[in-house]
Amino acid sequence: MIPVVDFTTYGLELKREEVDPNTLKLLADQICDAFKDVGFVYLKHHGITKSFIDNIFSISKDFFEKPVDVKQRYARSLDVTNNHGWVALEREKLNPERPAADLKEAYNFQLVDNKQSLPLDILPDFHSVFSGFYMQCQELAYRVMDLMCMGLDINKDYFRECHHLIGKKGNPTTLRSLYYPPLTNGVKPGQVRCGEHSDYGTVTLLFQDDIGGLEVKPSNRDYVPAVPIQDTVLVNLGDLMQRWTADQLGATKHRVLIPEEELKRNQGRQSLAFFVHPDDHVMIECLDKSNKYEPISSIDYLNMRFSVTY
Ligand SMILES: O=C(O)CCC(=O)C(=O)O
Ligand SMILES: [Fe+2]
Repeated sequence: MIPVVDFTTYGLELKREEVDPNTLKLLADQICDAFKDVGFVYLKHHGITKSFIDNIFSISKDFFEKPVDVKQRYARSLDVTNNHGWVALEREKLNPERPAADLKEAYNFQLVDNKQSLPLDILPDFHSVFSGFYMQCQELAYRVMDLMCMGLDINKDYFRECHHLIGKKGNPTTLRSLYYPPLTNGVKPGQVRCGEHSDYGTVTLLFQDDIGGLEVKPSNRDYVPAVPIQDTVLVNLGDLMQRWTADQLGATKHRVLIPEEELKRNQGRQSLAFFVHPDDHVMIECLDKSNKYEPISSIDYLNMRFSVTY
């Protein structure tokens, strides 16, 4: 259902300047076709180092297993425009129509301005592990966007230019480590691990462990599982990209349900999402000049979405 695409020809092991753009058209079309059809694609041979992925899952788990009063010291502030730090269990409801909040915790990491929320006194490697992984995700995201430009037939550097501040002040791109604790304390009626939603930004890179539970809803079809496939990254589009492409590409709804099997309910689940956003002041106007949606700045759009979630 969700296609698996081999990213070898543009994987991170290859230096960009060594890649002949003429070899990338097939890959660009495969990725854009997946975004038009299901809005999600698995990439294999993406080149993000396995030890980086293992390390960030491991240090995240160390953090999430600390007592609540310890994690509270690194909490995301109540100011909705500040997206750093720990988000407590049942703090978010990604589908506002559900009767209970999501059974998940998260740690949001941006490369800048995050000094106050870093747990360096308890986990000294936290910053180096998160920032190393962030930078690899950033490079992979740029490459996915290069291919999207090719597939959409727009200037090849257009998306890079609109995102050139990733990792710096002026761009809200966030790495989010997610933790779904074992469900030993019971589940409220209608409660899920992560409510139905589509992501807000341009693209998201998603790494999941082997527990499963993620489901995606292609248009006109019911939810289908997005099963964990070892050593792949799932890439999906966000609402802002749908708006930018005047619905030519789609942002697909997804959710994480409570596992039915007792064994899996008693296990925690982890995932990592790299949410890519354009630079704050980029004006999002329909690329096809249709004006189907009113122009809006990237940051105004994001703040509007955050104010509904929190
Ligand atoms: O944990 C997952 O697999 C999905 C999380 C997600 O969709 C999100 O945080 O936006
Ligand atoms: Fe999501």
